[in-house]
Amino acid sequence: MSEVPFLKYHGTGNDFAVVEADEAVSDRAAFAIALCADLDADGVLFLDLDEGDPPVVEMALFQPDGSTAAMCGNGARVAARWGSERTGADEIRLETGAGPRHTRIHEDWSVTVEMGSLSFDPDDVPVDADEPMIETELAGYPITAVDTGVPHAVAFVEDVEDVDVATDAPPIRHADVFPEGANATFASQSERGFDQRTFERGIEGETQSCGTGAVAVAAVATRLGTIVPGESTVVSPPGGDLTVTVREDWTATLRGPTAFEFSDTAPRDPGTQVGETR
Ligand SMILES: N[C@@H](CCC[C@H](N)C(=O)O)C(=O)O
Repeated sequence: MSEVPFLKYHGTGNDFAVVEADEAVSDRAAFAIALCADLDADGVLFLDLDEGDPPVVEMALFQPDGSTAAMCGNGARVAARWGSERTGADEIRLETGAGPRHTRIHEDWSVTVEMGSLSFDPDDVPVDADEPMIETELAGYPITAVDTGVPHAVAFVEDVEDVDVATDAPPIRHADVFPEGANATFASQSERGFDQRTFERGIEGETQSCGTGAVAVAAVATRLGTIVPGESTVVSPPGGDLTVTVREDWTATLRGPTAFEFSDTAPRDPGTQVGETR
């Protein structure tokens, strides 16, 4: 049976397998479902490198349920690092489903991603409403909906450690008001910024880290006047610390670490059993 080489990375505990886009994987969704289950990973990044100046990496994220996501903050850092490892460049342009994203790779392999324009507009998130959803009561939480490349429903609470995410997040993630669903992100103020926990669409569970979620936390904190535009804030999901800056024009940057773990191979056609005669 034919095998596909992959590299395993994580960004603050958000786990990704990286596969070269020109690998002949006929059913990427089925491949991602099988490999994520095998590795207990949060997604497979299919990456395509164009060695221009700056180099361009086209990123496609397939999630453990086979769905795709337009953007992924932690995946973007991993993709930028992968491009840098191949080219030596310290700036990589990413092509994502949410648009182009400029990235800068630092000497310690942390990566800064320009996250594009954040929006509370109901058409952008999207939210089935006429007005932006700002601290609207939903499933017992004051929800603010924001698009950070993917939709996030953000609730500020007294202490995120007290939230029963597995129970409380699904009614928010699947609420009718979100026609495309939403990632459910909970946050509370900490000494250095914010603590964050996110239940992710496509994974259908809580992850160690969510980069677009960290940006969503800072965006909502800015909108609610808790922090000032232009000032960097530390957002801490369980997997580590991320630094987010939301500017006055509602563009934002996300900086955080990346880590390479190992390389391996996976069955090209996971539907094919070992020893099966074709
Ligand atoms: N973990 C990601 C977000 C991935 C996309 C999300 N699950 C969705 O379907 O919207 C991140 O780091 O941003």
